[in-house]
Amino acid sequence: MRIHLLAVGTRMPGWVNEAYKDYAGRLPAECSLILREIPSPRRGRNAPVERLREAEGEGLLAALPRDCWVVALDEQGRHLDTAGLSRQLDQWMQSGRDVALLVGGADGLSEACRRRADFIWSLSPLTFPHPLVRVILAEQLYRGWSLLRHHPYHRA
Ligand SMILES: C[S@@+](CC[C@H](N)C(=O)[O-])C[C@H]1O[C@@H](n2cnc3c(N)ncnc32)[C@H](O)[C@@H]1O
Repeated sequence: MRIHLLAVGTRMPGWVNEAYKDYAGRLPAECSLILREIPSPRRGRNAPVERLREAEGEGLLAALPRDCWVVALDEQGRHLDTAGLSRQLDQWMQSGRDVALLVGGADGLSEACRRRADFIWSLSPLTFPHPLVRVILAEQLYRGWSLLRHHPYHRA
């Protein structure tokens, strides 16, 4: 199974790229994580936030691979603990379909992305900056996979 991480925002700080690469690189082929950065259209002087969010959402939806589970990352979504994430990873792997994770930009995800999602996943009730979200996701997916495969990284 491949997990396609579709994230709004390009040109991240070096520390974000480094941390993301470290965790994503630990995931094995059976659960590989592939990042695709979606550029945000430049905000016009008076462009409303809703229009920007919609345009970013269109970019995310256009990048969706065919026939995959769609998961929108949103603090208002459902929480998973590590055991729950591990079970969810197992289900995705057994389904034989890829997964796409949608991460919004500074102004959040569009309504269209939320509607398209099979699952809305909240990492916490706190709001994280979007560059950090890709790092948290890579670490948490690695942790969930570690628990599933009894790898010593996760200590219960
Ligand atoms: C800075 S946040 C956007 C905040 C914006 N006010 C909103 O209403 O979504 C940028 C993106 O990071 C992701 N994100 C931030 N915190 C999150 C959390 N606690 N759980 C899941 N995703 C989160 C979401 O995809 C969000 O669209």
